[in-house]
This record gives sequence, structure tokens and C-alpha cells, in this order.
Amino acid sequence: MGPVLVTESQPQEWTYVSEGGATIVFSYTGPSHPNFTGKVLRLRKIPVSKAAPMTHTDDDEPDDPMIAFQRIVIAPLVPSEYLPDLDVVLLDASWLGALENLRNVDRPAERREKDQIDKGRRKGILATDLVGGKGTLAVEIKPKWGFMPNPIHLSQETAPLKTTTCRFCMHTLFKSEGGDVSTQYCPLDLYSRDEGRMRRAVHDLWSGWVQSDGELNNLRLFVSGKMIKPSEQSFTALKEFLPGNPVLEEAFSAALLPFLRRPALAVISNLQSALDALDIEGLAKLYAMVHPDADGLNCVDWDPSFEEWQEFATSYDSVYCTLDHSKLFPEHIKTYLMAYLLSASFKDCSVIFRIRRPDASGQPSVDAPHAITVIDLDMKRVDRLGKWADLDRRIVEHCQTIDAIQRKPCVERH
Ligand SMILES: O=P(O)(O)O[C@@H]1[C@@H](OP(=O)(O)O)[C@H](OP(=O)(O)O)[C@H](O)[C@H](OP(=O)(O)O)[C@H]1OP(=O)(O)O
Ligand SMILES: Nc1ncnc2c1ncn2[C@@H]1O[C@H](COP(=O)(O)OP(=O)(O)OP(=O)(O)O)[C@@H](O)[C@H]1O
Repeated sequence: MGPVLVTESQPQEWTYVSEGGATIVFSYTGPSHPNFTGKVLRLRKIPVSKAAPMTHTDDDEPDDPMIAFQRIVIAPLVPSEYLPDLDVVLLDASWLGALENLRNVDRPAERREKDQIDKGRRKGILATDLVGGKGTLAVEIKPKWGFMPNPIHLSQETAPLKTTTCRFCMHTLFKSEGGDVSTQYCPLDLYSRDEGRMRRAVHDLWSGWVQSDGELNNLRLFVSGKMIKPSEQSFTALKEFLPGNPVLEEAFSAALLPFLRRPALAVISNLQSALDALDIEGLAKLYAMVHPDADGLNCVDWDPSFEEWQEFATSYDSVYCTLDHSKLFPEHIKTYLMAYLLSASFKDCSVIFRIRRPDASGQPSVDAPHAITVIDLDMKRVDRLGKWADLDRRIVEHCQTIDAIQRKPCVERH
């Protein structure tokens, strides 16, 4: 079978779903089609300032790296039931232009000012549509960092703070100083597997969603494929999915808890933690042992090839997991750099939970296909390492200026 062509469908058969920093996503709503029904189209974006002309730039363009990354690196680590199907679709510049003309108006204005569909690309991704379908409430959670760091390589100055306040809560304090909407949500509650703490996390996510009118990226809600905002509707659309408790927030947490009891979140946090065994401080020390004259992790100038990723994934259990992470091994620098990059992908992914309209039993089915799916497991590049080291330092320095009483302690599950 040849590759799927996007031109087998009409631009007006795709509706805008949502977007992140790098990708914009459309859902197929046209007549039944063997290649498109139940799929979303994931397209890479480009800054408006760098927008290419409406022609393809590279005749021999490789597939979107996310496809190979999921197949080679992610699939051996995450049970397949939690992953979306991803396939290549061949694009067409004028078809993309028509889609943009139709749907740009549905994008948030601040996104439109910054970037647009990269119409120079020849290839996009068709993925399982996780938010569409009549009678579905899709809950998207970006859970972020679910572990406390291994203290062994932390400095005396940072250890007391980093072992009592989690990275997400420190980052929240740091961002709120810059004027961002704050949130009480602590990922360690969500990942805790403790009913009371998970319920609290869901309530905190809900409050953040309401207070920011859906602007915070940790919780997004979609009804039958359309994102809903607290201010734009009277919650009628939500109520039919969340019967039983007149307090919608309570009904929401009751509906979500059966999904949170499943192992998906533990898979994510265990990988985040295992792959970030040294903390960025330990990684920087290790790198300095190998490159004593370099100016920190900013100087890493090697991006792993797919062969190196394949080797990492294949030997993950037999090599990486058997290393004694309390020691720093210069000969394993590349392994630790790759592990940290992969950890960053898991720290930045999202999970979509699909809640069907309750049936006679009134219970949501957590076993339906794609009831719980992890998305946005994109490959991070080494040129982020310097940014992460710098951000870590700035976040910690900021939090050290805050009175300990104002910081609620974060507790990890053991
Ligand atoms: O650094 P963080 O923890 O703020 O994470 C970034 C995210 O910010 P968040 O804190 O989730 O609001 C950020 O999310 P938003 O675009 O702000 O929704 C991105 O996911 C970014 O990754 P990338 O640049 O798209 O590869 C993320 O950057 P990386 O850390 O993955 O480089
Ligand atoms: N398979 C899917 N089905 C339905 N919606 C999806 C799917 N994949 C992504 N989305 C929606 O599109 C949004 C953007 O996708 P994604 O998070 O992968 O983009 P990104 O640019 O890589 O994000 P970030 O900036 O957070 O790294 C998601 O937050 C989600 O709402």
C-alpha cells in the first residue's frame, strides 16, 4: 500500500482541535474514509518570521522524527495500549494553505501572531483521534514531573530545597513571580496512588482550569472533539458526562479517579525518575569531568543518531538500569545525556483520558481502546541541556528567597 495523501480529503473536512509550541492538530470530521476516520492530522508549525514560500523545500524529506522515536525508543518502554497509532501522511502546500485559510480563525490570537502551519513540509502525521467522537468527554492532563531528585549529586546549597519542594511547585512559584496565573496543583499528589491526594490533585487542576479560563496547560477538556472553556458555556455539555453529584467538580474527580488508579501514571513517573538518575546538577558534573574546559552543558554539540537511540533502547535494562547512579562514570556520558533527554520527553508529555457518556451501569469504562493514551512524546534535542541547567539554577535561586512557611512540602510516594 502506498503512502496516504492528505489530498484524498478536503480541507473543510478537518476541524481545529488544539496546538502546542511545535505542533497544530486537526480532527477529521468528513464522510467515512478508510484512512482518515478516527484520525487527527498533526502538522509542524513554523514561526511567522521564518515562514517558507508555498512550495515544498525538500523532495527527499524524512518522516517526522516523532514516528521513528515512538517506534524505536518509546514503544519498548511504554505498554502499547497507552500509545496512539502514528502514520506518515503526504502533504500538499496549496491544500495546507486552504486549510489555514479556513481554520486560522479558530486558533487563539496570540498563537496566530507567533506561528503558522509549516507549508514547506512534505510529510505530516496521522494519529489516533483521542478527543473526537460523539458522546466522549476527553480530559487532557499534562502531569509534569512526578518525582523528587536523587539527592546524591546535589550541592549542599540546593539539596535542602530540592528534596522538600518538587520541581513543578518550584517552577510554579518562579513563574508566578513573572505574573503567570498560579496553580495549587502538585504532580506528586496526582501520581501518589493515594485516593485523597489524587482527588486533591484533580480539584487543584480543576480550580486552575476555572481560574485561568482554560489557559493553564495542565488540564484541557474536550466534548465531542471540541475544546471547552469555563467561561464559554454553562457546563451543560459537561453535566451529561458527569451525573451523580450536583457539584460538578466533585463529579469530575469521581469520574477521573478510576482512570488514575490504572498504572499509566506510574509508568510515566517511574521512567522520568529512572532516566533522570543524576539530576541536572549531577549530569553537569559528569559532563565537566569529560570536558573540563567546556562552559557547562551549553557546550554539548552532539545529537544522538537514530542508531544511537536504538542502541540505548535495546540496552536500557541490561546497561543503563544496572549502572550505580551514585557514582559518575565518564565513559557513560553519552548514555546519561540520552537518558536525561528521554526523561525530559516523559516530563513534558500529556495523557488523554476518554470518558464515555455513562451507560446503564453509570461507570466509565477504563478498559475501552485508547481510554488512556500518552501523547506528545517528542524527542528533545541536546541544545536544550544548557537551558535546563540554567532554568534549574534560576528556579532554585528564586525559591531560596521565599520563606519556607510559604512553600508547602511535597511528598513522594514510596
Ligand atoms: O521547561 P518546562 O518545564 O517549562 O516545559 C516546557 C513547556 O512548558 P510548561 O512548563 O509545560 O508550561 C512547554 O509547554 P507550552 O508550550 O508552554 O504549553 C513546552 O512543552 C516545552 O517543550 P517544547 O519547547 O515544545 O519542546 C517545554 O520545554 P522543555 O522543558 O521540554 O524544553
Ligand atoms: N492524537 C491526538 N488526538 C487528539 N488531540 C491531540 C492528539 N495529539 C495532540 N492533540 C492535541 O493537540 C495539542 C498539541 O499537541 P502536542 O502536545 O503533541 O503538541 P506540541 O507542540 O508538541 O506541544 P508542547 O508545546 O506541549 O510540547 C495537545 O495538547 C492535544 O490537545
